Amino acid sequence: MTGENLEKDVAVVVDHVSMTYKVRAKDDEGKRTLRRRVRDFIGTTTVDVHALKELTFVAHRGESVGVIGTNGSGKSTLMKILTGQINPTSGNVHATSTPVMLGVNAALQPQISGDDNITLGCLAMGMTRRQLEPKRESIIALAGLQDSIHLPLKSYSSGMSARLQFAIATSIDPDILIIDEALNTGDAQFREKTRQHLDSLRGQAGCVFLVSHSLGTIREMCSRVLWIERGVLIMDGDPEEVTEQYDSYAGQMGRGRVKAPRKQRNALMEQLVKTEVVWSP
Ligand SMILES: Nc1ncnc2c1ncn2[C@@H]1O[C@H](COP(=O)(O)OP(=O)(O)OP(=O)(O)O)[C@@H](O)[C@H]1O
Repeated sequence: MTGENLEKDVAVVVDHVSMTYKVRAKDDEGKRTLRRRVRDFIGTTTVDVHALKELTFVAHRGESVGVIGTNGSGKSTLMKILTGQINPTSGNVHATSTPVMLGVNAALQPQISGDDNITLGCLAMGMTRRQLEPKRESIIALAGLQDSIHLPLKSYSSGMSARLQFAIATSIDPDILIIDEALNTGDAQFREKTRQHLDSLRGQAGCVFLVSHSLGTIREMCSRVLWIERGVLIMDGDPEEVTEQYDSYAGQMGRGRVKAPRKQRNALMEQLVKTEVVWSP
């Protein structure tokens, strides 16, 4: 692998990964010929959505990788491929352990207490009671719920539930952790705790991927940023530099400009140093 040391510090290799969704589409244009009507009826008209196109990058242990891009650029698709939820149409992902997705929708039970949710959540993630008990206090502390941990979850605010969910989900110390927008919940104090927690995860030689539309969060928490647009890697590097370019691009797109941002995108893609994955025998 050029320029990389696979043996020592690589956590994830994404090698020419493409994802094409096939979407059934009704064709309302043109004459309603018999052939078209039959095709519509049996639903054989499909449209290819190229969500990711030959994406290649390598993530290392100790990195906190931010993933940004405008709506529909392929971020969630990439995360689902990393966790094995879906298979890429072509290309390969190699990881030193299975990445764990920390979603905002992990199931919590409203009828039972926060404490019982910790038990249930941790057991559901595969922990044994013996592994769970020493972690319970730190989960409660990270969630900041010392005073309300014995109340039923349905009495919690959405921020309190989100904090509990985050604390439970990260208690398994996953080696490779994926956070998709989950950090946008919670107040400033929790965000600071989260940052410290992510720092400690990184310190344990884990690797964190953070998908967010909040450039502030990305700058605060990431050591490296990937900007994906229309399924293609545009920039890969320093959080300040990447988010500054992206901010200018997204701002222009938001104002309805097309030519200038397209030119910017193409120029950045040309500057991107392409990663080449070479496997030695
Ligand atoms: N299950 C699916 N079936 C068909 N098309 C899909 C599916 N999931 C995503 N897509 C399409 O793939 C493209 C990338 O979607 P994806 O959800 O990965 O983008 P994203 O960057 O996470 O977007 P957002 O920022 O809006 O969450 C989009 O064009 C989307 O419509």
